[in-house]
This record gives sequence, structure tokens and C-alpha cells, in this order.
Amino acid sequence: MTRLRGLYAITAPELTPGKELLTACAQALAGGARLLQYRDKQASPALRLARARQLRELTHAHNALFLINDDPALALACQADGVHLGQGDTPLSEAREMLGAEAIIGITCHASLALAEQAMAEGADYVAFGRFFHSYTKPGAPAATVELLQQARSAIALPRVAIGGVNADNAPALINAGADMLAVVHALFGAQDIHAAARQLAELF
Ligand SMILES: Cc1ncc(COP(=O)(O)OP(=O)(O)O)c(N)n1
Ligand SMILES: Cc1nc(C(=O)O)sc1CCOP(=O)(O)O
Ligand SMILES: [Mg+2]
Repeated sequence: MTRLRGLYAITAPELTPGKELLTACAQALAGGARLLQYRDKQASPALRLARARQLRELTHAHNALFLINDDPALALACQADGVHLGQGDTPLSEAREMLGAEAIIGITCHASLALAEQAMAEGADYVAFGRFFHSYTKPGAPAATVELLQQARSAIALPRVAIGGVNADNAPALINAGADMLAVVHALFGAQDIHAAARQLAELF
């Protein structure tokens, strides 16, 4: 089974304050999330490092991949499997230099096949398209269409992530259109029962 497939849980510390973050992530992983991204725009560097180290241990225990959002130095410090970079973040070449050939580096490509082709040429491990639906977490993210995902299936020979407003109702259309991974924040960490929400999404793969 390829490593880059399945439910990709992205943390939202504002939805799971304090110690709840670890519990919430454990529930998402137990429910079947295969990747976890630590995304935290608010905590101090020291707290981010402490949380990242705890999540690294947790993902090991669940045999899941662990990525850090935005910050290759943090990924290196906590021995994450890789990093997710946006178009305004550290350049891919610099992150690769820091993390090495084995690291997983994912790149945000919004709704652009040209950005995805560029990411592929520069050695990305996966590309992310979005936002497909209304997103509580990032309402202003540029919009993408399911048709774009269908085009990417033939044009982009890398695993493809779909992100933005993904939930159990709209997820099947994204998988049918060629999404290898579904990246989810609110429909997972905002759910009453995180374990059940993860299981419902993970079972779609
Ligand atoms: C899997 C995945 N896809 C896209 C993003 C968005 O990254 P970016 O554009 O850098 O935006 P921020 O997450 O930094 O707000 C992501 N984090 N993960
Ligand atoms: C972090 C992020 N990036 C997006 C993009 O389109 O690039 S959408 C998004 C938020 C995803 O959260 P939710 O599942 O709650 O919509
Ligand atoms: Mg970013």
C-alpha cells in the first residue's frame, strides 16, 4: 500500500485547546487517519516544539506519517517525516536541502496545474489542490474545482491531496475525481466524535 494515500488529518489547536490536542489526534489516528499534519499558527516556538515531539511519538505508535506545516526547521527538530509548504513558505529546494532526500515534501498548488507541474519538476512528493468547498478553517483560500482534480489525474504523476471544506458527504466526489488523500480540519477536529468522523472518512479509501 502506498504511503501517500488516505485520510490526512490537519490539526486545529483552536478547536482542541490545551491537552485536548493530543487526545483529539489520538482519536483521529485510531479512527484511521494515515497522515497527521501539525498546523499551529499561534503557539510559541517552545510550545510548538513540545507539541510536535508529542505528536511525533503518537504518530509512530499509530504507524502514521507525521508532517509539519510551514516550518522545515521544526520538522527537523522533531524528526517528522516531512513538511507541507505553501507558495509563500520556504522554497522547496531549501527545505529539501535541510531535510534530505527521504523527507516527504508537499506543496500547495491552489487551483493551478502549472504550479503542480513546477512542484513535480522541483521534486515534490505530493501536491495539494483546494479549496474545494466552503472552509471554516480558511474561508479565504482560493477556490478549486472538481474538474481541475480530474485534469490533474492525467497531468500530474504525483499523489494528489484535496483540501478545503472536505467532509464525509462531499469526499466521495473528490476521491472519484482522483484525490489520493483528503486533508481535513473542521469535519474531523470539530466533530463531536472525532474517532467516528475519522473512521467514516478513512473507510472511503
Ligand atoms: C495538505 C495541505 N494542503 C494545503 C495546505 C495549505 O498550505 P498553505 O497554503 O501554506 O497555507 P497554511 O496551511 O500555511 O495556512 C496545507 N497546510 N496542507
Ligand atoms: C489550511 C487550508 N488550506 C487550504 C487551501 O485551499 O489551500 S483550505 C485549508 C483549511 C482546511 O480546513 P477545513 O477542512 O476545515 O476546510
Ligand atoms: Mg503555509
